[in-house]
Amino acid sequence: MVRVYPGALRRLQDFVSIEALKNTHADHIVQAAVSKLRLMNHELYELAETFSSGGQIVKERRLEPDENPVKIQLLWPRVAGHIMDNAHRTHYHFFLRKKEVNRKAGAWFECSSPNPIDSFLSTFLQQPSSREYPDLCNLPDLNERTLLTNLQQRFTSGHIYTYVGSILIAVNPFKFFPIYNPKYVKMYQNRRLGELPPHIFALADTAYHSMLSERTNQCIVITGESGSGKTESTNLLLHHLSELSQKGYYATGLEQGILGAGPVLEAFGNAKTVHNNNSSRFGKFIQVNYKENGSVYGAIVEKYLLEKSRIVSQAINER
Ligand SMILES: Nc1ncnc2c1ncn2[C@@H]1O[C@H](COP(=O)(O)OP(=O)(O)OP(=O)(O)O)[C@@H](O)[C@H]1O
Repeated sequence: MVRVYPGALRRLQDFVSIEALKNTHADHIVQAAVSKLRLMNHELYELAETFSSGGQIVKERRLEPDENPVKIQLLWPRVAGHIMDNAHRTHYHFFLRKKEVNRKAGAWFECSSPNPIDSFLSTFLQQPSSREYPDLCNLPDLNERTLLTNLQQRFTSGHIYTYVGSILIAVNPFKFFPIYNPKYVKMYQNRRLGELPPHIFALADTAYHSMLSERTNQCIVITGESGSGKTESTNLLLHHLSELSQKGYYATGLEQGILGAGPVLEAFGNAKTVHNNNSSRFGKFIQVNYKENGSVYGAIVEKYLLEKSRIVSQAINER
């Protein structure tokens, strides 16, 4: 079996497996892969042998049409992958690439280091559903151990979000991931839940479009222990909702007003605790009101259960 990775040609497909013999030519494998990936005209494509380290392709070589990928594959050194961490793991792969006239086949060339945001996007989009389960409902054996192992494996690969049907689990990374920029806002617009890898924007998008199509109120409940990321998640949801509503004809600065209210409330109602440097010491219910055309016309924030007792006494190391 020869695994052919489509990379940027088919973002949501990890690889296709092609049955081949030792003397099968590269162009035959290209033909089979192109047909499995439902791409047009196999003559536009060729195979590239790539060498990657720590998840980045560092060099690659275009194969001549009459080379034998199976023989090449047998020469690749075997790596004891399980004892190395991701950052040091090296791999050889076959990628399907568009032919480039000025690219000489047969020679290795160094790949220029990609923009970190774009390279993160490609790792983000490659979440193979057969290994890591982006939706826990698809786990073949669902119990507490498999569920936690899957969440941990996804987290180690940098995937902090996981679905359980229409519920989203977010594991707080306590570090910034470049997955909230306008590229992601755009990518998640008008997509079915589950069509793309799990993301908080997908929830906001589903709620917004369900509101418009079903003409009923939508509700998102965010829950978790202190420091788990509820406030950040709320802000991300509001951010996406405000981006969506700005497509309305009568968009105003209201969206900015709603987003801007957060820090003011936090200034009064947040405090440092041992669990979280910026812990919300109150609960809140945010209601965003829309016009029929999908633009925002106002919002109401209701606060409840403010922890007033900390005004007169706080635990050690708290404020
Ligand atoms: N998606 C995220 N990406 C990166 N960092 C995050 C993310 N979510 C949360 N964090 C980090 O975790 C910290 C705690 O998150 P947050 O204040 O949202 O928790 P919380 O659940 O609202 O806590 P509390 O219940 O105490 O108010 C944030 O200050 C931020 O540093």
